[in-house]
Amino acid sequence: MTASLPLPHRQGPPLLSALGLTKTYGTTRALDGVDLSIMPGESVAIMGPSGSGKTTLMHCLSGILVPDDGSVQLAAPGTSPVEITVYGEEERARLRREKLGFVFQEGLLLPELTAQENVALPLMLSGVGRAEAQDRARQWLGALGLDGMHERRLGELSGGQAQRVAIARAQVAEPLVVFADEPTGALDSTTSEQVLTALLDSTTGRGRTLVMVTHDQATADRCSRLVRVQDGRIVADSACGSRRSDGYATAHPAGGAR
Ligand SMILES: Nc1ncnc2c1ncn2[C@@H]1O[C@H](COP(=O)(O)OP(=O)(O)OP(=O)(O)O)[C@@H](O)[C@H]1O
Repeated sequence: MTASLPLPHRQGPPLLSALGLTKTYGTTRALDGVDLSIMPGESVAIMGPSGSGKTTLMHCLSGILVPDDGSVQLAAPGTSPVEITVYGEEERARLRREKLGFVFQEGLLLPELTAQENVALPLMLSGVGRAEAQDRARQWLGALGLDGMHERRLGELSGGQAQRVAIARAQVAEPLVVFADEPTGALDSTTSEQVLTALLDSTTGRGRTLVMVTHDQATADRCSRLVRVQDGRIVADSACGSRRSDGYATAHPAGGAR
């Protein structure tokens, strides 16, 4: 059960701020004037009925989509905010590659690559040398409990293992925010619990920020905050049970946040 707690007093500037987000598809108003601020270290679950605008909201927050109206600002701690909604396609792609991580229901891993190559790929696309990228990928796979599996291809991994590879890939470039869309939706309940723990430990467990779309109340209950969306609007925004994971030591290969 979700406790409907008020959000705690939040100090400092938000990491992500959305103001007046509006997105229309034909006659469908997918987002209808959404304001949302996300603080560093929060884990935010976005819930709502099918078609309520959850994915559209997450895609606007992460620069996958540009809203018709409104703005999204991203401010790394200690830096001035950048307005990602005015960025062109190429700048948004670079921002997503370098500053944001993504975990989707289907991990979107490339089946012809090994687990290690899949995790190393985003680093190599950002210009990190092959040897270093592979090394960092191997460390992340180890941190997510996949030691000894780095040479396996997707078909040689279970659903839960593949999803942990996807989590490693989303984290390897040390993103400011990890966005997850139903990251455990295709898994059985035990595996789902384990993958969610790995996701929380490796993000908020080390002070990073997680924004997750989910249909599952138990998943949302493990986040620090629950945002409910309906008809393209935020209809509730409250603190959850706030079980912040403490997997810091096990979830980061270097044992510390950047
Ligand atoms: N590319 C698109 N073209 C047309 N309509 C779209 C498009 N994407 C989303 N929509 C519509 O916008 C509304 C919000 O969609 P969105 O995918 O954000 O909802 P959701 O809450 O994530 O739904 P679900 O839980 O079913 O995934 C829906 O009515 C949907 O049909």
